Amino acid sequence: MQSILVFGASGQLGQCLAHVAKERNLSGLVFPPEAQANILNPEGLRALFAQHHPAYAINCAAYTAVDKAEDEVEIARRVNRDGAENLARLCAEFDAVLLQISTDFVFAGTGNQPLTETDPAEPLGVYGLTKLEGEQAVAAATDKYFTLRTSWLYSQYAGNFVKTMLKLGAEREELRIIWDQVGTPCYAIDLAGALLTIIESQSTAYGLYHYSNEGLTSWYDFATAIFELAGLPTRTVPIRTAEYPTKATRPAYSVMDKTKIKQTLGLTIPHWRASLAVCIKALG
Ligand SMILES: NC(=O)C1=CN([C@@H]2O[C@H](COP(=O)(O)OP(=O)(O)OC[C@H]3O[C@@H](n4cnc5c(N)ncnc54)[C@H](OP(=O)(O)O)[C@@H]3O)[C@@H](O)[C@H]2O)C=CC1
Ligand SMILES: Cc1cn([C@H]2C[C@H](O)[C@@H](COP(=O)(O)OP(=O)(O)O[C@H]3O[C@@H](C)C(=O)[C@@H](O)[C@H]3O)O2)c(=O)[nH]c1=O
Repeated sequence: MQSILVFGASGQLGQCLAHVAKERNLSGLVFPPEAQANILNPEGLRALFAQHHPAYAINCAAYTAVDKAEDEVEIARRVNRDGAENLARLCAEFDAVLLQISTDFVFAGTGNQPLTETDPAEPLGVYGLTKLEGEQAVAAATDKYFTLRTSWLYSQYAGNFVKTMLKLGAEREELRIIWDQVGTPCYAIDLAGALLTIIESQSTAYGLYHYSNEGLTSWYDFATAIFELAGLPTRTVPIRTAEYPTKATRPAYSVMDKTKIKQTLGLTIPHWRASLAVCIKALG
């Protein structure tokens, strides 16, 4: 198998890729340490590409602190836009395919119908804006890319909403959780599996795709399901967004339509609740 360079290997999705690659007994994935794989260092990246001549590069590296990004616009933009562009340029130069990851937060979320890849992206905050700029920079720099927008990513690895809920739930009797933000969780293990399936298929149907688990929910219902599945007695209280002020505004409705990825790439996608049960079990 030709090599696959993974960037952002220490993050949530990077670790999930290592997990799924091991499960599937896939060789060829290279997880360079961040010191050698800083996506803001084009010369270091060039050395990596020259050494490995990868067939694919997967960009899991990102600036993901949604609220902090409002105060750190420059660093968020450098990582989410310039870093993605650096990788896309090298992929074009070395004839590698880039798998780029983006987010539902590119949408304003003012509608109430599942969002397709052709719906207008109008980010509400710096994180979403810089991720959208990253999508655009990738599309401008190379033809051979798959950009997968995902949402509400969680897993047994790194930090995420599920792990935050389990921690807070063990400490408190009751949690107040927003119920007027609706979206779809995505188990990062499922996303990692989808990325590797795309690579294994050697598909050339390049472009922009939506990928999350099936179904939809609110953060409140998601948290309630987490406690049910984990067997925790924590009570959840539904609150409105206005009652939980945050620095960044989040989309109220960011459910994404996955028809394109299912039809074009033949992926089957589990329902969010089934995948959540798998994750809770893995967390023990
Ligand atoms: N988490 C979520 O809920 C969602 C995430 N996404 C997208 O999915 C992708 C994966 O997210 P996730 O794994 O959860 O994110 P994480 O924050 O867990 O991981 C991001 C990784 O990128 C690394 N990184 C940051 N800057 C650089 C750099 N300059 N060079 C190399 N690596 C760098 C981080 O390292 P360090 O920690 O050392 O800074 C970290 O290991 C991202 O594109 C994200 O935007 C989309 C929707 C939802
Ligand atoms: C901890 C907590 C959060 N919330 C709300 C705040 C927010 O609207 C929602 C989720 O909170 P978090 O801060 O964990 O998640 P957030 O950082 O907003 O998650 C986003 O991350 C980026 C990277 C993405 O790309 C998005 O798809 C999405 O997953 O839950 C509560 O209502 N009560 C609580 O006790």
